[in-house]
Amino acid sequence: MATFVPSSSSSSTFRPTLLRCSNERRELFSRIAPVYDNLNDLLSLGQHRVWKRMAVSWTGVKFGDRALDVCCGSGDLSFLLSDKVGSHGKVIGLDFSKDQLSIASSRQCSLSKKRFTNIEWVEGDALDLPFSDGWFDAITMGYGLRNVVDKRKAMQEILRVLKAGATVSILDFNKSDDSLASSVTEWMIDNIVVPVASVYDLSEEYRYLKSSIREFLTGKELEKLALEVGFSAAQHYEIGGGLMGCLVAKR
Ligand SMILES: C/C(=C\Cc1cc(O)c2ccccc2c1O)CCC[C@H](C)CCC[C@H](C)CCCC(C)C
Ligand SMILES: C[S@@+](CC[C@H](N)C(=O)[O-])C[C@H]1O[C@@H](n2cnc3c(N)ncnc32)[C@H](O)[C@@H]1O
Repeated sequence: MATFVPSSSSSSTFRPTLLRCSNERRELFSRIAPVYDNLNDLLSLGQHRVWKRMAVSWTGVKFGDRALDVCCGSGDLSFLLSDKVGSHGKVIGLDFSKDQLSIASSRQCSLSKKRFTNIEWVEGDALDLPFSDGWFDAITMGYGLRNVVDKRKAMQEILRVLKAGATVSILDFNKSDDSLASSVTEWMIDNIVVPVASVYDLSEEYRYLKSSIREFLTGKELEKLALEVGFSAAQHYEIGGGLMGCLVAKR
């Protein structure tokens, strides 16, 4: 299925292009980086913060743990993990967009001098995680799995770097089996999300949300994928009135 985004960083020279490769996706996330946080707050009426808290709590992360936030973007989940692991723990926020990481890093400085010093930002690929096997006690991934070009490989990498018995929590839009629920999500994207994004000249970037959800996996398919790659247990929870979902999988 074709997914269209601008091929150049200048929206005035927009040319529809297939969004197949990682580079194009990285460029998209770099372009939206300056407005990403504000639009998430506005479009979800602040609810994304509740969903992110739920995702972190489902990992079972605790004081002193080593935690990884894959596809960390501007760092929301990393900051929540940081508070949980405390001064004896460590959080790595990994993303392949320099622009997203630079916003994460400036938020780290501005939010607090003392808190969040346990976070390190790493520029890297979710499909080739630069960490040893069994390194992390907990992993989060917020709105990341839907955006990687190879979802199975991303799950395999997460499994590899998790300790035995540890948990990953993967928050994303819920691709529903129910056609009414899917229509509601698509209606919101067409009639609220894209028009709001167009104010910032980012309509095509946010239109991509719709096709990426269509190409995503349902909750049951996500559970199946997790078990196939080797997780010992997997449960998908629908949250936010069924608009969002969280896959919780244990190594
Ligand atoms: C958290 C949100 C978006 C994250 C996001 C994820 C992506 O993969 C992107 C890709 C490309 C561009 C942008 C993004 C991106 O921003 C915001 C989601 C907002 C919802 C679409 C709308 C929510 C509407 C309701 C007000 C929520 C209330 C639910 C209620 C509890 C039933
Ligand atoms: C929608 S944002 C989510 C950001 C953040 N986790 C949140 O919940 O707000 C998706 C992020 O995934 C990153 N990403 C997508 N594919 C990636 C990959 N293969 N490796 C690393 N980061 C990736 C993008 O750069 C972007 O910052």
